[in-house]
Amino acid sequence: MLSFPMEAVIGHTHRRLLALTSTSFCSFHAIYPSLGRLSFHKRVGLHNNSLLKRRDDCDKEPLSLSSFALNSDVETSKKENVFLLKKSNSAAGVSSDKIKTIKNSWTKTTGLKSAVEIEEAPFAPKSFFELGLSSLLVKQLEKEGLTVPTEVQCAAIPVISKKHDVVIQSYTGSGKTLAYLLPILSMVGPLKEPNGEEENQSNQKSGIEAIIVAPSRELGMQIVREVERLLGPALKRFVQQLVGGANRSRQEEALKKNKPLIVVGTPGRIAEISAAGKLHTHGCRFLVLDEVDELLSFNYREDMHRILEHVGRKPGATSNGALGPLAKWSERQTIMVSATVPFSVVRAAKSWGVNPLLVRAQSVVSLDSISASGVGLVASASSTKNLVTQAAVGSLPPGLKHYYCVAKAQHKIDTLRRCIHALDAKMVIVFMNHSKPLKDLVFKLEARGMKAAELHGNLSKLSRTTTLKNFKDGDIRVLATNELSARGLDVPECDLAVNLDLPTDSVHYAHRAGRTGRLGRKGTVVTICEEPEVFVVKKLRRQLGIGIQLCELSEGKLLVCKEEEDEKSQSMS
Ligand SMILES: Nc1ncnc2c1ncn2[C@@H]1O[C@H](COP(=O)(O)OP(=O)(O)OP(=O)(O)O)[C@@H](O)[C@H]1O
Repeated sequence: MLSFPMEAVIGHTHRRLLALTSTSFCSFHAIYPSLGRLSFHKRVGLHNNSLLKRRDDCDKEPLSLSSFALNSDVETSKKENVFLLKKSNSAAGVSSDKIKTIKNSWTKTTGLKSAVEIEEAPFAPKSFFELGLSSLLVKQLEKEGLTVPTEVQCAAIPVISKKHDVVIQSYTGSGKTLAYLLPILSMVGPLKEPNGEEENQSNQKSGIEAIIVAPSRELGMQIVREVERLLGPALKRFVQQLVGGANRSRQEEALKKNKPLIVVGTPGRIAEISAAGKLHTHGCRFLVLDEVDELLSFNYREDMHRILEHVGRKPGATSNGALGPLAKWSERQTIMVSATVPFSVVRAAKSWGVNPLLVRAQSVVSLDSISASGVGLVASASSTKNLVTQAAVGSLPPGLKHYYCVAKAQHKIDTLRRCIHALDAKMVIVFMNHSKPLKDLVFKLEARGMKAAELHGNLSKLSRTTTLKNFKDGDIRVLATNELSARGLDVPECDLAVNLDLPTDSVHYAHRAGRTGRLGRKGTVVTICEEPEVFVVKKLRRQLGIGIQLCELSEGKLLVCKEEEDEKSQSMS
């Protein structure tokens, strides 16, 4: 929870009111309609062509859109899209000297929709093959239209392949799932590199080799689908889901019958089946904890304890064994993943793994070199508030646009509706803090002709699955949800995330916001708050180090309001 001194609240609110009544002025932010679905094939093809030209001379630098030789087109389009929107400003009663000019990032005239939409493409100047993945897997990736790894994949794959324990931290939607799945699939199961004698031996071994733990059913199932996609229909039996809410005895039967090599599940169900003696994980080589900071929370404590004690631990081994405390984990490689890595994860990783490394898109460092008083990822151990704050820095895609607008509680839903129209958003995820009001939200949106559905933990597994499918298929425009959908959910076409209730802290803001703008796509995040909550938004802005701009909705447009300079610099400092 964020806590602030009371004088600060009053002071800020007061100033904010004054600012609104006297000095705020708006300029039109021309935000073009979303470009709809984006095909990987189209995009990857584009990168490939450029890649061929540039591979030799760009080994050291990460590629950006401009380095893919698209710079001139983008620049032209930007120049052509400078808007001086006197019309809308005069409508808002704004003097012309204060009108802001805003460049739009794509143009209708270039015809390079998908190219320009990916403003901050996180792709690396390497091919999957160069990362040492098995040829069978690389072929399968190509079949799926995946040929260029993202930066974090480029950093993580070789490190995991060399059997290091790792913490992978990179911003939302940057491809962390494949960053750990690919090296595992390259070493485990039918896509691994054929390797003579060793191959024959391991083929005879049929135990589970990798356990992947995720905090929600949805995320668990999403990871299962990703593995199935890579294995292909004929081999997908090698992965098995063990998520809560599904029929347990069917899961146990499938474990017995299919003898999967990779199991993906939620902590409760994995621990339950393991405790019943139906899941044999002692011989497991990989333990992946996806959204590790969430898995560390109190709710999962007992289940996680069981998983950590049993996966990859030989029966009889103890932490006091002859080989010392590290011996008990030496059989298992522990991979921890999240966009947000608070100090608690660093501490846990050190105790669960052997000399773990922190892998980020641009760097790989030993976690041992990060002390509690280190900088960047980890803040002073004496400041708990800072630890949460620091955890979210660098967790958001750089191209994401953030706005907030102020509305009375009773006008929030209408503001939301107008916001969706103004941005012409096609796929919207709206976050509230509780599940109860979601029904009312859906009802009101539907009454105004906007297709919406609720998604939260109190629904049956079937309704959750159906709703998510409908949303992904584009049959629902607005997904009204709570924290359940904030983590890991990948709906690439989602172009707008809205906070209808304020998130509890910067980490929650980051994960909610990260549902849009995935893998370099355009995305907008709008926080709709009440006047007395504005100081919290400003605090989030400061903690995350991002610009969350004040906006208003007028005449079907989203207008960016210029805040008083001293107010803005104060909240950014
Ligand atoms: N190399 C690649 N080429 C093309 N698409 C990719 C590549 N890597 C990942 N993707 C796609 O990018 C999207 C985002 O990936 P992913 O869900 O792994 O992100 P993430 O970093 O785990 O995000 P979050 O922190 O929100 O969980 C997915 O749709 C995934 O299939």
